Amino acid sequence: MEQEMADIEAQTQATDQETTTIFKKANRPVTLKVRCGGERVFVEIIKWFEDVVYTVTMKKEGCLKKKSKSEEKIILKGISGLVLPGEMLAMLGPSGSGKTTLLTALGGRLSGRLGGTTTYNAKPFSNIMKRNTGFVTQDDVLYPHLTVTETLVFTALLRLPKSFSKEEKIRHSEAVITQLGLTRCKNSIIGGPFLRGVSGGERKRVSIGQEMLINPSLLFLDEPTSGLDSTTAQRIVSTLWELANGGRTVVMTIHQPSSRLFYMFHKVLLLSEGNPLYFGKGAEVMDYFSSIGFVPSVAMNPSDFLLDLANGVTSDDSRVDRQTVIKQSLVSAFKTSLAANLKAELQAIDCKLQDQGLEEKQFARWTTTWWEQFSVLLRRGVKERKHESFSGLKIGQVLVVAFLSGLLWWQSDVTHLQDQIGLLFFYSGFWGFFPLFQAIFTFPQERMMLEKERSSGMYRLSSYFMARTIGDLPMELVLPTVFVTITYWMAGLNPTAENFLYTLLALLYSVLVSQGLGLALGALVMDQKSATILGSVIMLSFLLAGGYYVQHVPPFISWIKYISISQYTYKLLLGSQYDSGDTYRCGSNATCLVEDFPSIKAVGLNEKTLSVVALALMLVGYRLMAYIALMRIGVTRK
Ligand SMILES: Nc1ncnc2c1ncn2[C@@H]1O[C@H](COP(=O)(O)OP(=O)(O)OP(=O)(O)O)[C@@H](O)[C@H]1O
Repeated sequence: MEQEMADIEAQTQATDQETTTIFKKANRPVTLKVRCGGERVFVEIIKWFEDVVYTVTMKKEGCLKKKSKSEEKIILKGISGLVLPGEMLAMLGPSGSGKTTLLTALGGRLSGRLGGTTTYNAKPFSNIMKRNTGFVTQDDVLYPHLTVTETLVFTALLRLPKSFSKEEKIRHSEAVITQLGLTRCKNSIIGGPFLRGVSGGERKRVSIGQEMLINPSLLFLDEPTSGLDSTTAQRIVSTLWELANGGRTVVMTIHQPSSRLFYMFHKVLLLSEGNPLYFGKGAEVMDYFSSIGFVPSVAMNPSDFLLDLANGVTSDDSRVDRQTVIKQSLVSAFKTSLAANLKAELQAIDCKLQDQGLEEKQFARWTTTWWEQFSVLLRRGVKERKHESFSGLKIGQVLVVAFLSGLLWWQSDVTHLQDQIGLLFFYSGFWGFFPLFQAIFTFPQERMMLEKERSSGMYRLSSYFMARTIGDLPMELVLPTVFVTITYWMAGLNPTAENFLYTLLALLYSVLVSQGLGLALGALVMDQKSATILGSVIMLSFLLAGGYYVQHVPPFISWIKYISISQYTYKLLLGSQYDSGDTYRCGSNATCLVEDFPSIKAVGLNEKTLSVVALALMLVGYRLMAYIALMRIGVTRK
């Protein structure tokens, strides 16, 4: 037993040592040479922000005229600060005071009317900075069906630079698992709203782990401890403290840290309704407020005291009507006592940083090649969605419809031409809607993930787009193949291999086009409900204009058929069964030309090449539209 304990201890020590070494080693050391008056120091990221103002325009319903008016709302009202490498800044304030907005602005992820200056090593936010910055959002955006290890390994494969071998990347993720105390649940799935997985705290740690993997010089965290017990919160903040201690800059928002946590922060920024009430050393905050006459009546957690103040509540005055006055006096006190010193400090550091900037040349535009990104994203996508692709329900739905149609059209003969072409048109309808609705959900479902990963410059849009659209393809082509194989022979369509293959290829071609339309609609609208409604309206119009239901369309609307996927597919499917000159029995002793049958005559049996070309244009065009629509996701300030 003693030996066993010793072994376990030795193993733990070895892993701990490995973990520590990995985190001491900077992946992409960012070295800034600062010279000022002959002084030469080496630092990582120095970050400051000056007079940050953020304004939004909000629509307001007018009371009488029921007209909507726009109103400007200032969310951040001139906030300045400075964070040096090795420091951990906590942003405190009541809910709605602007903490998340400021963090997002500092992390270079806020678009819109942002005033003031924010610099990193005296430079504005750049793509290089983006890749060297970790950002942990308040809501964890993770794939629910991947395990903790898979999540971190895939992130490591995508985010760690080429100088790391695959094995090193995997070792690195294992080290993060150990460092964050996730060993116990490393093989559990992340889970989601309807899928039991790891706990909320563990999920948060996985999100932090994803950012820790890149060993960032600058780490932003939005409420990393919310919803966690105090021991876990302490553990996380200690880890962040260690990261900061290793020369990194850590900035986080936090709701109500315990006093144990509070004193770990080097700097504190207290916000109230977008105004700064304090910026400075955490250890000096109580002295500052007592110097301006605000002292807690009983010994209390400093963060409770600060939040009370930010809400305009003091120990001797908690009257609601006094709250605004108290808040205003705190804002004025900040302006007179602290703002000037802070400005002077910012100017002094400006002088120090004027010399040189980041050694940008050592960074490539992307950390991994296009092909690596594509293959990792493809594997990750297949793993995450295998339950969906091989869903029994989906396969069952296709099989049931296939057998049902096979029975309804059982050995239908060419003498029943109406029936046969009915089946062909049904093919184009069912396989127009089915892939359209599968594809419509693709991008709206992935939006958050795409935003998160693209904002941190994890991969190219093209590699993601290819992996995402190719990953689902096999199953999306297998299902129509199975469907056609069943119905074709049951319904007794032209029984030659050539005709069968022609029908199958025409249908698969149309499936790819409908899928493209679904991808484009999803990416353009980015809302599942609206995209589904729009998709069904468009596909229904295509079906109606397909030439089967109505043959005498008024000229002013007959143009729809030129953009109708169904019309081109129907035409190709007719071509797969009938040739010009073919006849059928149209009376007791009469034969008629197939091409004269009303719902065939409307589309004709010729000009098949035109249909192939038109569908090819749509195949490429819709995908291009989807791609262009996605380019706006995850774009941040440069
Ligand atoms: N784009 C926007 N449009 C309208 N209002 C906005 C916008 N962005 C932020 N706000 C408002 O600005 C205020 C500050 O929001 P923010 O999320 O930064 O607060 P917070 O301090 O992080 O709050 P919490 O602790 O609850 O997360 C809120 O009142 C919010 O409704």
